[in-house]
Amino acid sequence: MSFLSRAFRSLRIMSILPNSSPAKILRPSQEVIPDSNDDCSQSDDEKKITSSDLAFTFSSDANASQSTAPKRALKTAGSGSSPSAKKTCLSPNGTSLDEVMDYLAWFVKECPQCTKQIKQTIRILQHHFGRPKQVSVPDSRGIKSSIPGLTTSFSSTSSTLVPPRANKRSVVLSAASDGVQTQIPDVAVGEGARAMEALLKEVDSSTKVGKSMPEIMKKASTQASMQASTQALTTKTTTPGMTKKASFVPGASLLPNSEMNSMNSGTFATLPAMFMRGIATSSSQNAKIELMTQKPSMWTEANEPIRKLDASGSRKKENAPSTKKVKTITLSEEQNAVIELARLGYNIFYTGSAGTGKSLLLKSLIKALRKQHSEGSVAVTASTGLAACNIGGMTLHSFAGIGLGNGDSAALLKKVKRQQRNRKRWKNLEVLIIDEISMIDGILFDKLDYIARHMKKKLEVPFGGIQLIVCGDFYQLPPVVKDREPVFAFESASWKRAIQFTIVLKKVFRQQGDKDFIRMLGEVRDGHVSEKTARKFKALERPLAERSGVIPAQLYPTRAQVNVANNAMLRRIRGHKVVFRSYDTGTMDDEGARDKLLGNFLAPKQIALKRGAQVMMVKNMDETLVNGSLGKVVDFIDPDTYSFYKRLNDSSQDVELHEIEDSLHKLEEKKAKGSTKQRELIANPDQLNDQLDDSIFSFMRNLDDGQHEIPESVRANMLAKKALLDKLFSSSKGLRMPLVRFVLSDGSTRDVLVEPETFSIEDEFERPIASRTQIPLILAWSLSIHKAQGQTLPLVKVDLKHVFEKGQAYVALSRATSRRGLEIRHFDPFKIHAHDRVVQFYKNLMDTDQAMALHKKLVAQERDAENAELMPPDALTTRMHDLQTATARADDFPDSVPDDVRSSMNVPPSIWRGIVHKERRDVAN
Ligand SMILES: Nc1ncnc2c1ncn2[C@@H]1O[C@H](COP(=O)(O)OP(=O)(O)OP(=O)(O)O)[C@@H](O)[C@H]1O
Repeated sequence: MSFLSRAFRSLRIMSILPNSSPAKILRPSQEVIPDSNDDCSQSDDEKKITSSDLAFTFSSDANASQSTAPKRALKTAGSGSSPSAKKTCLSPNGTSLDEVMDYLAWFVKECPQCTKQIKQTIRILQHHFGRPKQVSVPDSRGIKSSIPGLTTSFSSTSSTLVPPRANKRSVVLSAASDGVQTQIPDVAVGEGARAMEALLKEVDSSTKVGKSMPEIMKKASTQASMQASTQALTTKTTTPGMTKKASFVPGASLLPNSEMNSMNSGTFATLPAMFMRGIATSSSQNAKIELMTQKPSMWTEANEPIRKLDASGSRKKENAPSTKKVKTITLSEEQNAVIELARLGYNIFYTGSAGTGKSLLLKSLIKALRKQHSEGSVAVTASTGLAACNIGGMTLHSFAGIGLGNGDSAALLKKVKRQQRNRKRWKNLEVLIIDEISMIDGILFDKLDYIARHMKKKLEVPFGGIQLIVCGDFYQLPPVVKDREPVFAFESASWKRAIQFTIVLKKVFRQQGDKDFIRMLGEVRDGHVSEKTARKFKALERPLAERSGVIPAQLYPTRAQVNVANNAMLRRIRGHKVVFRSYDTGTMDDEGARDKLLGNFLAPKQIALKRGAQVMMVKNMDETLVNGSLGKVVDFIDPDTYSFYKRLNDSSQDVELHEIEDSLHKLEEKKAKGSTKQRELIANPDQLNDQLDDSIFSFMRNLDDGQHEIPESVRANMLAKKALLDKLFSSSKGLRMPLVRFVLSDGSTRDVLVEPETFSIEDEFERPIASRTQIPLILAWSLSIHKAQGQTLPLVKVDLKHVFEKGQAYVALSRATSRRGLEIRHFDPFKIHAHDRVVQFYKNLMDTDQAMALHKKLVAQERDAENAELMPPDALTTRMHDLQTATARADDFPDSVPDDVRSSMNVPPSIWRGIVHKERRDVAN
């Protein structure tokens, strides 16, 4: 018997029995086309499946109770045949192949973005378990597609594949080799599909190379960090003689090096159950995995995880739309390389096409550098207020204390020196971060260099030795200048002296599912659109269908056009207008200046909404609800009503009448103590709707639709609940927030009560100089291209007719995540241009691999330089000359300069310091 067959004999996949009666679960209808080879007549006790290189036994758990494993009826779409007429293959404990297939179908429907991985998983299973079977699966749009499935029933003595059938799910992994068992009682499906793909490949190949199970599991866990959850988890880790319980924070990731038996609070894995199976079935020698999984309850209409009340009975957390759980993303290798170089102290400019994760990387970089440097020494700035708000920083102008930046360098220096605050700022400054550099004028960049050198009293060193981290994309919006051609920052003299590494991020994340679209956008970026690409863009000149009543956000070149369009749309909707005013504060004394700063926030000072208004989320909330998510206001309700709303719309959650009554009493008691912040936000509570809109409750929709037969007692119960909810709703007047139905990237919807969030601009000491608390929404029938810069928009309409600026068309088009969600008007390839100087500049840039290689060379050179004293005088002079020349432009190098130095263009700060020190000493001598 091969080691693989022994390994698989030791695999056990057990069923976990439902601990509650099966809830009403929303399932896709599906068609299962029986394969003529589907061999149900084979023995259910044990079945050997062989392929050319594999021979193993896969068996079911004979101990599992048959009675508690209900056989679900499968709906055979189109055929009209009754479920019972359907041919099923049963394992001894009642698990049928069809149920497994049903599970897959459900998975495909509920997690369309995982389809590829599911198919791959199936292929792996198929490879191990037998012949193909075609299964027709309707996807989320109801379109049927065929996927190759499993052929055999899962039978024999020691394993059972368990389809999802209860409202609980649980995964237990145990690696027998070290006796560790980890139970993850709740598994969420999220993104992370790419990671899974890689993982599955690895798992597949590791069956051949015989990697140990703990190794695979560790890898799986690490990769699973790509996943983000919407739900808090509790995990039980059992080692022999010890049981450890750990609360897992959603969105946190399993530490790459964590041992399975030392999982800590904060570690987290969200592996879709099917992937777990892939892993389990492919595990190897000496490993025993028990995998138990059942269908989660979260895929209900509301698509919201249900949270229990905390000990104090507070529902704050429960009501919050998973707010603080920002999506956890694992940085790519190239993104990490930039952080590494930045931590080494280099002056860096990193760039990349739209959607390569520059902004996301910058946020991590800021954290890393703040950890490394003393308080107040890392300044986070951006060219525009909007960009500054996105990274929690301030504009470069206000940080530098240069006002509008007019006047010559000497005059600006005087202006800066006049204020003590500015003097202190510059004195403390060690790292200056500048985002959206494309909009900084090159002339201003030189002025800042002059100021920095003088403020730091290091006249010879670029920017006075302050480390520069600069990012942006010069193909996007250029500097705004009057009466002259813009000078890009990279064209300034100080840029050439200061920037040591220019790194290009290559991997595009925003449109990562559509390589051809990325290529097309690349042509727009370069300003050369081929005929073929133009045709493909033209094909997008078609009306985009509404998704769940949400129309694509229209991008306009000017703000005025946007306001007119949005207000006109709002006026068209009938109903009460609810105005939300922001709560503004901050350490900045001058209110006028503070207001001006706050004016840069996407969240407005005042926003008027109505039921039916189209809105956009302007903050990242969690894995599915992100800055850029579009939705529609369905009602204005208070958090207490919302908690019941969620539960009532989740068919698996039963709400007792007395629970609503209890809440009502509690609310009456604390009504008077309502949050000031929230009350202040609502300008005209009197105008709020008095009654809840019945249509927002799915159970109310069924009540009188004539299609559902509802027993009188159930009807009475529903009406009683509705009456109580109305009462609860009206007694909580004044605390109502917009309930928004967001359309997610996979086309499904998610209802969320949007509560106020705080946005702030911090100084270099991370103190909020200005902050705004406001609901994180803006009207979103229309947006300006300017506001859209930096956004990721799943549903967008771009009119290129009035585009006037180079790069503007690129910014607008590259906001879309897919062609499916992009509508174009007036596409004209001849109107798409890029600046020639930008094109030229980008021809000479390095990717991260080249940058790391260069770093190593420079370190070696630095070592040489340190040993310079030992060099003969001639060699020293040549070396010095090389290094100094290396700071000039590459094409200015004399032939004597070695190629590697020439290609580097610049040298690290330590070498700079060495040169300056040497020069001074030479002069002194
Ligand atoms: N390492 C990563 N893994 C997965 N997704 C990522 C990663 N990095 C970025 N993303 C996602 O890609 C999208 C684009 O990222 P981001 O906005 O940071 O790109 P950008 O380069 O700043 O784009 P732009 O130049 O258009 O402003 C976002 O949805 C972000 O969450």
